[in-house]
Amino acid sequence: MEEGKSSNTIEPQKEAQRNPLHWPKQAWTHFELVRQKSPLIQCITNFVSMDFMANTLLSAGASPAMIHSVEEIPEFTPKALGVCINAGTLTPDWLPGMKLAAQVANQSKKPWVLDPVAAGGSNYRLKACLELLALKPSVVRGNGSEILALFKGCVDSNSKGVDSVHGSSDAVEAAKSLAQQSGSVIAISGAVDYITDGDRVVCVHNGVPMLQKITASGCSVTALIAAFVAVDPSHAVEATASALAIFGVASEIGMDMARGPASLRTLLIDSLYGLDEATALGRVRINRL
Ligand SMILES: Nc1ncnc2c1ncn2[C@@H]1O[C@H](COP(=O)(O)OP(=O)(O)O)[C@@H](O)[C@H]1O
Ligand SMILES: Cc1ncsc1CCOP(=O)(O)O
Ligand SMILES: [Mg+2]
Repeated sequence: MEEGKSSNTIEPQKEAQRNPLHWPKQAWTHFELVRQKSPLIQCITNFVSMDFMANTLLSAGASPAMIHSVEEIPEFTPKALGVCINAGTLTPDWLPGMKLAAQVANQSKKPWVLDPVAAGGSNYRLKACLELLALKPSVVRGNGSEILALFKGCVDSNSKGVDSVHGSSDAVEAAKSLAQQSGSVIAISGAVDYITDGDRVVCVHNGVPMLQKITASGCSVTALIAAFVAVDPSHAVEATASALAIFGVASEIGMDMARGPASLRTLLIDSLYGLDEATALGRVRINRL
């Protein structure tokens, strides 16, 4: 956080009690920082999400680069301000690059964020996600089923792949334990998003149900989290909540004009690009559990 803006993240509990605009202002400050700094975000992500993810980052003011070859990572990853690693279309030839990028990000003291897509869907995928988790991402963002699979360390016989069969609230206790065990901030997305470092739990109430009908909306918000954490790495809980709230607000504004998932996808990108301070302050809904 830049000098002069730190009051928005110092002693957040006391500040939030004093000032109901604490969380909305903090979310706006994070968003402004992304727009000002335009952080380079390296994304190693699935084929489904590449376009929407890159456009989400661009419309927020960040600079995406979908670069995944293992040969480039030692040279390229240190240039990025944040890294997003997504297991969506995982194959054995991609996993070494993901691990190397995580290690290089750690060595470069840059935050990296893990999206354990469909972690409970197969044993291969679960093992890979747990190996990535062991490399200490700053943040893990998954839906309820993904966070529960990581916590339990076993595949889910009821798994529906990338879609959750659990509500986000079902995974809160698992997320707290997982955060304590792993040292990563854990974010569970859903009707309410929960973000925890194992001690505090922060809730984000923005978003619209139709986001579940747009493929890669979860992947894209994970990349946005990487951008927000990249500009305020020492406040990963707050930056993660800010990213989820701003993405949710953009979806709410888009939903007012959308005719279905396809138009919402476009309108969400436009709304993120055009979001102004007064609208954000009026719409962001974040609180402590
Ligand atoms: N029922 C809902 N109401 C409002 N927002 C939602 C709802 N379900 C998901 N979202 C939002 O959609 C985005 C993607 O979350 P989610 O669908 O849980 O991820 P994934 O696509 O990885 O399963 C998040 O920003 C989340 O807040
Ligand atoms: C459909 C699909 N299949 C493999 S990755 C992917 C995209 C998943 O995106 P999200 O988790 O954001 O819905
Ligand atoms: Mg997902």
